[in-house]
Amino acid sequence: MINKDQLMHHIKCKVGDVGKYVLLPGDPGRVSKIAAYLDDAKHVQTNREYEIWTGYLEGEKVSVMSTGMGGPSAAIGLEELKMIGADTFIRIGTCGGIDPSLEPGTLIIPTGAIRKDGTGKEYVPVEFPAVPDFELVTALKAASDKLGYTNALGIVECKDSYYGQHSPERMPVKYELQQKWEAWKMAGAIGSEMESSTLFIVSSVLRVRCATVLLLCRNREREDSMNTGLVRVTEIAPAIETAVNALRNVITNDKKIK
Ligand SMILES: O=P(O)(O)O[C@H]1O[C@H](CO)[C@@H](O)[C@H]1O
Ligand SMILES: O=c1cc[nH]c(=O)[nH]1
Repeated sequence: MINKDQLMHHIKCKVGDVGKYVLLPGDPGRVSKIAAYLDDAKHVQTNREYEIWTGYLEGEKVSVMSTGMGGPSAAIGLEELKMIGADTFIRIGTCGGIDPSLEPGTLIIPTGAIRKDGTGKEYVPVEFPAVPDFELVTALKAASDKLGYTNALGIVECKDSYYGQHSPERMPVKYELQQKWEAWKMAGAIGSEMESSTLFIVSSVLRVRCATVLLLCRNREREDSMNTGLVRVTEIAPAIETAVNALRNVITNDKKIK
């Protein structure tokens, strides 16, 4: 049991600073943008890659905290948030495409994540699947549909090297990167990003709820197979709105169960 005044080592927050519900973007620059959707949001802390704001949705305390890029910082952030009382997390991120049929701008809601990250392997062996919370996934899908956003559910690759995804040919380990990418494609994976597998594994181990919504910002597979030219979408608001509306419904349902 932690002391109620104890500041967490990395996020520099204590019990009461954050809500039970937390939205988790990767980019610290996205935090205030998301916090603008909360009632009475206030900046709480900034330390390392962790920018933290807290406000309210449906009368419940809700926080927004950036995780930075990659599994190690995401896992540390999630662990420390759990230690001070958070138990429900929605990652709001961006991803690249694997499935050529998906247009940039599509919202991807992972139903599972390929565990290419290193951090999750220091929690539980790779045979254990990285899956999000079913109720949160259902809420995200329903919110995205209701808002009229094009979305796709499926498996995402989560790796540690961004440039291993984008320039595999210049890596000494290219034989593995390229073969695995083709395997994921053949098996029907839809997108590639860097944090969800770690977040899902750490959440399973900590017995907390977690899911993700991602903006598909660019799909090189589509550019290559359909000659579309470069198409990049950067507007993250649909992913934020989807996560916020989903969370509103989760909070409302949680209140009914209490
Ligand atoms: O947009 P965010 O949440 O940072 O997510 C994606 O973007 C970063 C790489 O550009 C990685 O963190 C990846 O997972
Ligand atoms: O292609 C992409 C886009 C965002 N994030 C990634 O990890 N890959």
